[in-house]
Parts: sequence; C-alpha cells; structure tokens
Amino acid sequence: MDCAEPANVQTCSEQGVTGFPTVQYYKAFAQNTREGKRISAPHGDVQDNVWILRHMIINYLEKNEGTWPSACPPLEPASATEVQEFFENNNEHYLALIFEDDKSYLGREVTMDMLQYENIVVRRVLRNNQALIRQYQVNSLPSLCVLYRNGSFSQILLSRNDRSSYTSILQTLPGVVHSLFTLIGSPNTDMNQEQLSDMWKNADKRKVYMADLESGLHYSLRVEVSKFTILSGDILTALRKYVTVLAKFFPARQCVKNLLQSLDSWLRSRDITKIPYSDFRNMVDNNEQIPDAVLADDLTWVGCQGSKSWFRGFPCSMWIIFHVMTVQAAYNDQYKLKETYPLEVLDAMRGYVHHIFGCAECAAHFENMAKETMPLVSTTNEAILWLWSRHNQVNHRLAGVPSEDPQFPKRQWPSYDICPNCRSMVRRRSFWTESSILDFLKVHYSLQNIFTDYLVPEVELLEKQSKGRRQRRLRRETGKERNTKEEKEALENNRIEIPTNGLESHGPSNIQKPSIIWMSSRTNDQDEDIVDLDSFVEQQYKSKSLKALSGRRKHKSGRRETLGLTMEEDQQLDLDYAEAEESLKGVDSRYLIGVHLEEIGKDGDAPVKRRWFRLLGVGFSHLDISLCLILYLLSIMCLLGMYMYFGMKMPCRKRHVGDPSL
Ligand SMILES: Cc1cc2nc3c(=O)[nH]c(=O)nc-3n(C[C@H](O)[C@H](O)[C@H](O)COP(=O)(O)OP(=O)(O)OC[C@H]3O[C@@H](n4cnc5c(N)ncnc54)[C@H](O)[C@@H]3O)c2cc1C
Repeated sequence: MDCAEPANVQTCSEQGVTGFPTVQYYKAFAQNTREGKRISAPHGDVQDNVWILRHMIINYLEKNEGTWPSACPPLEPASATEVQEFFENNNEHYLALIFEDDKSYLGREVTMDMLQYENIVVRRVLRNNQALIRQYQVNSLPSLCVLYRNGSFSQILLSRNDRSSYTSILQTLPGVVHSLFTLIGSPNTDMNQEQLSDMWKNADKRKVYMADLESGLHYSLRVEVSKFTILSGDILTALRKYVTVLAKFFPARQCVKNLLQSLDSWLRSRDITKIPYSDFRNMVDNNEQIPDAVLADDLTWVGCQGSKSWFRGFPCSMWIIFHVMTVQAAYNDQYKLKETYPLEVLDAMRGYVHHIFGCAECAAHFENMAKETMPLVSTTNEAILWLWSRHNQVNHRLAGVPSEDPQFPKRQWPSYDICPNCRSMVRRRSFWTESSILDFLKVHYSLQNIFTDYLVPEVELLEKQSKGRRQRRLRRETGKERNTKEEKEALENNRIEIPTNGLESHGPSNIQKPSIIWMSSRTNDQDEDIVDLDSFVEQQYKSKSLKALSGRRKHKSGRRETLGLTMEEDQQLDLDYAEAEESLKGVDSRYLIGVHLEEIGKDGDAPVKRRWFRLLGVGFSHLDISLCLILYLLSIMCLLGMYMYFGMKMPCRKRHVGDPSL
C-alpha cells in the first residue's frame, strides 16, 4: 500500500504506519484490520535487504494456522506419492521440483514467484527424501528438475543456483504463461497517452512553481504529520523547528504566510510536551478563524509532476522547499532582515527528514550525510552549497533505480543548458565552479523565479475555506454525516430523501436543524442555500429550543429521561408534530421537500413555535411572508393611486367631449 497516496492516508494512519517500509502481516481470512501483526522490516537499504523481508514473510506464511487459502501455494516439501500422482490430479503441463536443504528458501521463493504463471507448479523436495533424489538422479543440491505430463523429466543445469535464474528459466518453458492476476489495490493510474497529455501541465525546468511549494507544504503538514496521533518528543521538536523556518523563510503568498505565522506562534505558545495531531490539524485548517489565513488542501504538481502518478511529487517538492529556504535565509542574513544562523534551515530539514519524512530509507541516508558534514557549515551561503551538493549525491545514488521517473532521469544538477557557467573544463574534465553555482542557485531559487502558474487565487482559497467551515459547522450541529454513500448518491442525483416521519431519532448528538439541509433543486447553489438559511436559523435558535428539539428526537429513541424536558413540554411537541403532519396530508409527497417545526423561545410559559413548510422546493420563512405582505400592500396602494388619478380625470374628459367649440 502506497501510504504517500492521499487516498491511503487514513488507512495508514489507522494502522500506525509512520515510516516506510512497514510490514503488517494478516493471517488468511483475517476478519478485521486490527488483526495485523507488525513485522519489523530489515534495517538499512531496502533493496539490499529485500531477501530478508522475503524470508520473514515466508516464515509468517508457514505459521498460518487454520485453513490454508486455496490461492496460496503449498510451501511444505512434496512427498514421493504426491509427485507420482501429480499429473493424475492436476491439469498443469509441468511440475518443477527443487531439491534443496531444509534451511534453504530457494524452493519456497521460486514457488511464490511462479504463482503468477499458469501451466506449471513448483514444489520443493528435501535432502532426506532419498526416494525422489534417486528417482530423478540428483547429484548435488540445490538442483532443478522439470517433470512433463508424458512421464519424462529433465535436469536443468544452471550456472547460478539462485532464485532469479530458476524463475527466469521456468518462465520460458513452452506453454507457461503469465496469468491475468492483478495485485489488489495496485495503482490503476497508468493513463494512456491521450489522458496524460490532457492533464499534462507545461513546466519550464528553469522555473520554480509555487504550486509545487504549496502542495509540498500541504502534504508535509496534513499528510506526513497525520501519521502521528500524538505529537511529542523528537517529532514535536522537529515539527516546531520545521514550522519556525517555514514561517521565517518560506516565500509564501500572504494568506499562506498568515497561516504559517499563526501556526508557529501557536506551537511556540504551547509549552507542553504532547499535542494531539487533531489540535495541530485544526490550526493548519485554520478552524480558529484567523483572518486571511489559508493553506490549500490539494496537490497540484507542476515542476514536480511525474509521468506516472507514483513518480516525483512530494519528495521532489521537499527538496525544492528546502533549497528555496536556504536561499531565502541567505538573503535575510545578507540584508540583515531576519535574524538567522547558518544551520537554521538545514537543522530543521535534518529533523524533519529524520523524524517525520515517511521514507525510512531516505531518512537513514540523509542522516548519514548530515552527521558527517552538516556541522561544518558555517555561513548561510555554505548552507546553500551543502544542500546542493548532497542533493547531487542523492541524484547520483538513485540514477537508474526503479523509483526514478524515466522521463526525468537523475542527473547532476544544474545541467549545462540551464547553467553553462556552472562547469568548467580542465584537461577535458568537467568541474563545478562553486562561485557560479552559488550565484545560479541564488537566482534560481529566488522570489523572482517563483511562478504562480496553476495556482488557485487567494480570494478563491479564502472563499472555499469559509464555505467548508460553514458546511462543517452545519454538519457538526446537525450531527448528520451527509457524506455517507447513500447520501452522496442522492446528492449527485440532486435529491435527498426525506425521512418518512421527518423526525426520526438519530441518537443524542444528532440535533437536526430545519429543512435547510434538504436540498433545493439548485445543486450549484447548494452552498449558498445552506449558508443563508444556516445563519438565519442560527440567529433564531435559542439554546433552549435546540434542547427541546433534540429532546423530541431523544424521546423518540426512548431516552427521555436524559432530556430535561417536562412531560407537558414533550407532549406539546408531539401535538405540534402531529398537527404539522396532519396539515400536510393530501400533499403529493413527490413535491414535499420538507416540513419542520421548531421551538424558538418562550412566551411566558407557553413555548412559541414556528412552522416551516417547504413546498415545491420553496421555503417560506417569516422574512419571505413579510416581503410578500409589503409587496401586497404596495400593489394595493398603487391600484388605489391609479384609481384616484383616473377617477379625478374622467369628469373633466367628459366635459371636454361635450363642448363643440373645442
Ligand atoms: C532528503 C531526501 C532524501 C531522499 N532520499 C532518497 C533515497 O534514499 N532513496 C530514494 O529512492 N529516494 C530518495 N529521495 C527522493 C528522491 O531524492 C527524489 O526526490 C525523487 O526520486 C523525485 O525525483 P525528481 O526527479 O523529482 O528530482 P528531485 O531529486 O526530487 O529534485 C527536484 C528538483 O530539484 C532540482 N534539483 C535537482 N538536483 C538538485 C541539486 N543538486 N540542487 C538543487 N536543486 C536540484 C531540480 O529542479 C529537480 O527537478 C529523497 C528525498 C529527499 C527530500
């Protein structure tokens, strides 16, 4: 599971995955996700140690108690009888036997590898099975022997007795074909050329894009940090330092700057050792409603877009964010704008990568580099160059590995075409010219070279944020999670079903507001519809009325005693509902959008109730009715005025008509 995919973030967080790779083993037929058992992944380079991981997985598989899943190949050694009867009981073309020692994993690994191929089965035979060893004339271990349906067999001699040699040769046997298995959850985002070119964003490698920087920021604060339910210890320290340098040096737009600064002050002001991630997230989402502060919550990769969804993206943006910040820190230092010390940005990066960055392998490598040479950095310019040269070391190490995007091969950077002066030739060998590189980096990662292409404008972001906030508040207050599957479907179809009794209890927290949550047909205006009524109703609602309303629902669910409602109040509410339902009888239910009754306050002891009817998609509130009345009165006054005007003119006109001299 790719925990860097936003869609997987919640699952990874629920599983407590904080770094990669993480191996969680589920027994066959596990019933729930809590049954996963954490296998400690091998330390160090995953690619070098992946064989350890394979062996660990095989060990766990073999420990599987209970029913053996039919899709799972038998890993235990084959007996002579099984081999003899194999072709009678199976339709396969071949049976491959791997003769080996008890402790060897070769047979089991090849068995697993060949699981994806049809017409062949692989089994292991152990040294102690002398009958089979003699029958198939095995002289040394390990050894591979292929049996055919017609009863013949061949010894296959290979120069190397390893897993890939065995697997490759077996795959080439005539009739052995790759099955059409697809891995569960494997990315299906391999777009065709047309789709890719439709979505492709033109990027210039000479430029830096704010969309990449902000996407990286969003991902690091909302996705990476969300792996930790509680922020404490080294993680909290690293986060504090990261946010501090962001607030100081991230060349943000004003709304992002406001957010980062408020986040930084909030983290500093909380002199505590543990912060729940939810509190931190509240601040990132600006639920505290600091004016003009927002960070977009989507990913738009421009300079960091990859040719496939799993290439580039976030790690690319992290490099750029830190390069930009080392350069900004140097400018601040040079012009004495903000106090900074040479290692400030690098220290924050080291902490972030070590404690928060999801890629464990990257973290280990980076920490090794940092330990060796980072403390030697003594000026802000050196910090720029240190990061540039370490990034190039990483580029060098990663050139040609599977994670490299073939369309963006790892090269030493900057290339000749973007900085011809950065290299010089001495005796036909190319060398970096450090002073030119420093100048180049200071220009490339300067404010002037950061472009806002594909960025959502600040105004739109702020609007979206306040809309989202209102919707969340509404949802919280109604307690009705409308994003359930059914409701989503209903929304898409532009309708939300009205509960038949309209008042059914949804439990104590589900205090429902009037029919404002039942959509009118203007899906596009849906938000506005919610917003206007929401604020209006909010003014009308008194805490007492909410209590009474929720009381009614709780009463329905049989929890009346917790209401604090008297029997009389409760009965009164029942009567009102009955009355409302009665008045709606005969109305075609297709046109009935909603009916609701609310108690808005008390007039003496008698509760004052307001009825809301929404018919044919139109909701009539007091405001609507008042407006109607005013219009009605105005029209009457107009009519009266006209009547009087013409009434006075008529006798005069009659006189004119009767006078022949005119
Ligand atoms: C700290 C860190 C450690 C990592 N370690 C590993 C690892 O061990 N294994 C692994 O598989 N992946 C690792 N990654 C991810 C990897 O380095 C790349 O980020 C990822 O493969 C995406 O590559 P990319 O093609 O987008 O270019 P990136 O290397 O991400 O570079 C992004 C952009 O920065 C610019 N750039 C390139 N080189 C330099 C430079 N020397 N100086 C300044 N700017 C430059 C270019 O414009 C480039 O497009 C690490 C990432 C980070 C942030």
